Amino acid sequence: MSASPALTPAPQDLVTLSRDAAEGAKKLVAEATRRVRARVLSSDGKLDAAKLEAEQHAAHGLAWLATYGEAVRELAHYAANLQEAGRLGETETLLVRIGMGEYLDQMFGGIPMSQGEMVRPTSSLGLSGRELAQFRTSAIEAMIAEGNTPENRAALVARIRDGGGSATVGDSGLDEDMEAIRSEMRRFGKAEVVEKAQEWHRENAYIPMEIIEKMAELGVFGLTIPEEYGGMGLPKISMCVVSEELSRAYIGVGSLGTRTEIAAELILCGGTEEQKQRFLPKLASGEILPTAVFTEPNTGSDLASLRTKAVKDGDAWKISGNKTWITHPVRADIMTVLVRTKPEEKGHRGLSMLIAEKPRGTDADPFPVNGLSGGEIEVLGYRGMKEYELAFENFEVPASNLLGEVEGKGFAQLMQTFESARIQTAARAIGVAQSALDVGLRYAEERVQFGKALVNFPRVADKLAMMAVEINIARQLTYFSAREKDEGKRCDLEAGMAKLLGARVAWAAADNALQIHGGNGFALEYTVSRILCDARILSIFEGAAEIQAQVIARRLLEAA
Ligand SMILES: Cc1cc2nc3c(=O)[nH]c(=O)nc-3n(C[C@H](O)[C@H](O)[C@H](O)COP(=O)(O)OP(=O)(O)OC[C@H]3O[C@@H](n4cnc5c(N)ncnc54)[C@H](O)[C@@H]3O)c2cc1C
Repeated sequence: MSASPALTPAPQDLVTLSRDAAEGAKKLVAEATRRVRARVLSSDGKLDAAKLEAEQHAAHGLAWLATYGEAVRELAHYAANLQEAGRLGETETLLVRIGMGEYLDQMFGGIPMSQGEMVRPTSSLGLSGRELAQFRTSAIEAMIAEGNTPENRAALVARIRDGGGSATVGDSGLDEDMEAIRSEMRRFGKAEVVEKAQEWHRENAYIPMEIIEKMAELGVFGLTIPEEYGGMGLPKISMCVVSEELSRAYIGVGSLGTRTEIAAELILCGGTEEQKQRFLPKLASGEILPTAVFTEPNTGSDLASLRTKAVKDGDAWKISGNKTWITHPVRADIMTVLVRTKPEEKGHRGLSMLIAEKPRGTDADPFPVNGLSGGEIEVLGYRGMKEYELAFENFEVPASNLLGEVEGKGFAQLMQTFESARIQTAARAIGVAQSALDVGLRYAEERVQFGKALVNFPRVADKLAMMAVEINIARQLTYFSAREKDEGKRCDLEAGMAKLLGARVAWAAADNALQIHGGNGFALEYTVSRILCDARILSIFEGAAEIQAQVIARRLLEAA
């Protein structure tokens, strides 16, 4: 047991104080939204695209500020819900106090959008110091003054060390059923994945098929697919827990389900009944593995302008063109391919989604089928499934495999899947961040310098404390969007925020865990070097951070 350091005296009523502080933060976000709106509206009161682009720093800064606003609101909910359930213990209290204190302080002082870009409410968003002071209510002041203190951080780290082995730092806020799923996934990850991941990564090897088969047996691929189509019909929050724990073991394993999630959502939302019956049960059982084929060499973020075409020829579509950055295409059985079927329509209206079937390949013969070839792209991290560039040349897809049997709806169909995919990616980010905390803590306890374990130095312990705090924030935001999704509410904004923040949290956690390892962190044999590489991808795919911020900003500015 580690010694329990003194805490900064607790506020009288954390639940009321955090709720009031979150209310105050909401007002700041509303005012910042008004300020930025004034800079990006045209004379007819509509969003002016050119102005929005010229004002990206302010607009994206607003997206970050609003994400923080949501984060503190969720922390306040977390505290209230746990208190009501009699589960608000010391660890949870510390997570809330430090998290709210730090995030509120950043909202008023400056939020890092990336390492070199800070958004400040004054210079970036146009509030004067005096105006800003009016938003600093006494609740906000108290949370900042008494939240992220050295004493509280030290106390949290002591709690983390005492709770060694518990699945999450503090109560996740979920019910017993979800925690039972977490335990099962954690057991699987520990028994089958953690020890092997470094070897798979360093050898650039595929995740063995036996692992995928075991995941299929556990039901990983059919979690959220409705029972009538062979799935388990569980809520999206179960997908979060599973993705978190599998990614904690290895991001490659946690990402295997992403492709199934995207394909299943595409077919569920946009497919015909016949397509649902034909593909969903096999996706749910893991019998077929899908791959998502959207990006092109000249078309990444600006997907609507893609050029790969499909031409109708009798009873088939013939695909020609180049795709790139396609994950796990060799062992996939179906490809969801976004193509242009209406060449006369240049934007998203000309795009359609095809479900293209293909045989599985091997390293020696990756694409044993006419009209499809490709080459591997060597990558820094996120290995285990392999990325490829693909060339299609009159590759045939039966006409009945046009998603929904409708042309020109491919982009809209894809957008319908964004909410789920972003929630799932946010959960993967939390898992990666958690693995960084796991290895960072272990190393800090084992490594001795100046006669003490590293964890006893405040600058080392602080890093661990902030990892735990931010993981909890990203987790609560992700669970919130999953709940909204389960309730059938629109949650693109919240899902985007969870993904935006989660990716930054994962990168910060990986970087700090590596720093704790000193020189050893730079050695390939140490797990943390891989975690750093794996974490880096999260702010690039599923909507790069800048694109995510743009989407959030647009929604906020349109809605205001
Ligand atoms: C490991 C890996 C796996 C992937 N797996 C798949 C997959 O399975 N299937 C698939 O289809 N794709 C996949 N992708 C592709 C991925 O979705 C794209 O890389 C991503 O969408 C970004 O596109 P891009 O790489 O072309 O970058 P670009 O669009 O060229 O962007 C480059 C940079 O410029 C910024 N930028 C672009 N436009 C703007 C703007 N308007 N304002 C401000 N900043 C902007 C971006 O945010 C980014 O930082 C994968 C990528 C990687 C690296």
